[in-house]
Amino acid sequence: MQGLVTKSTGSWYQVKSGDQTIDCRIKGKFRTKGITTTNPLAVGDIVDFEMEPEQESGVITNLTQRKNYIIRKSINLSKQAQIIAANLDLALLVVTLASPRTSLGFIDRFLVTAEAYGIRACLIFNKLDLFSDEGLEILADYQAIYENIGYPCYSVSAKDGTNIDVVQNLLKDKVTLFSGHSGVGKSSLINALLPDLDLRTHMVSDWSDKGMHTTTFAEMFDLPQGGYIIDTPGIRELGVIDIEKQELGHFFPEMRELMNQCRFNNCRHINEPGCAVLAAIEAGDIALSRYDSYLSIYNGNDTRA
Ligand SMILES: Nc1nc2c(ncn2[C@@H]2O[C@H](COP(=O)(O)OP(=O)(O)OP(=O)(O)O)[C@@H](O)[C@H]2O)c(=O)[nH]1
Ligand SMILES: [Zn+2]
Repeated sequence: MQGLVTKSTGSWYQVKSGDQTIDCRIKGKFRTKGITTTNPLAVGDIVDFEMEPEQESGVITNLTQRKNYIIRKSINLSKQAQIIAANLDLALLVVTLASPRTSLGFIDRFLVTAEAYGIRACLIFNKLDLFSDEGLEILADYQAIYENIGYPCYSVSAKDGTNIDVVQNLLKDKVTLFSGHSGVGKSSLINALLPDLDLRTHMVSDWSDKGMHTTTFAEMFDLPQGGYIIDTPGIRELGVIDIEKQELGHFFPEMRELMNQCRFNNCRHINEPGCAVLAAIEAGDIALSRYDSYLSIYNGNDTRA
């Protein structure tokens, strides 16, 4: 039988198959190519399992290939990574222009990370009810920057329900990861999407708690219209992964499509003659804020704040 891992406690996995949810353990070893992981399976994994004779529980015998996965590096154990979730269809960043303000640098870093993981990303601007006319103009400018390079943007209010139905449609039948700064209204938004669930009641232990090697147990929540949401406090800022400087431009879609027109094939797009990216900035075809983020990440500055 095949099923979807919807919850992991380290040694037991909740597997959903059809209408059934079965507690399973693992038989054998599952390795992930290229990294050493502290956990063999994560939420979102599709697995084969067998029922144990005369038991209500099952045994997982095989992991099917992941289309993508996100990891978190251990702070204490170098080179070891924890797989947080697999097979994501969408990474959704909840942002606000005020109280608190999400910086463009933070948004860009999130988008770069999603690109590097191979996950589609989109932006949800929350707290629409708070916007003044001036705020709405800034919002339109921001959304134009991101819509133009292929990231869908939505504006909503978790408080008064504006456009919640649009988000519901967006998430239908997808596995979606929710991220965002503390205070942007992620929990409020998720609660608006999942009326029966109070997220705050979910206990999640954090990796770095008390400096101990504890585990974050990500969990998927069923959406009433089909699909799943993944939210754990530990992954609210979608783990930063190592990206080679030479590779960075590939994760900016507006740069990626120009790079093969640069004179030098190892162009860094910083001060090289004949650089197609610099020409596009000059022509106003690439947003300056995006290029600033490129330079900032390239130079190793932390734009997470
Ligand atoms: N005006 C307004 N306030 C909102 C909206 N959404 C959330 N808030 C408020 O913003 C604050 C933070 O909301 P939360 O849902 O707790 O934010 P969060 O992103 O889950 O934050 P953490 O739990 O710290 O990660 C609360 O006081 C909410 O009532 C909105 O659409 N409009
Ligand atoms: Zn260039």
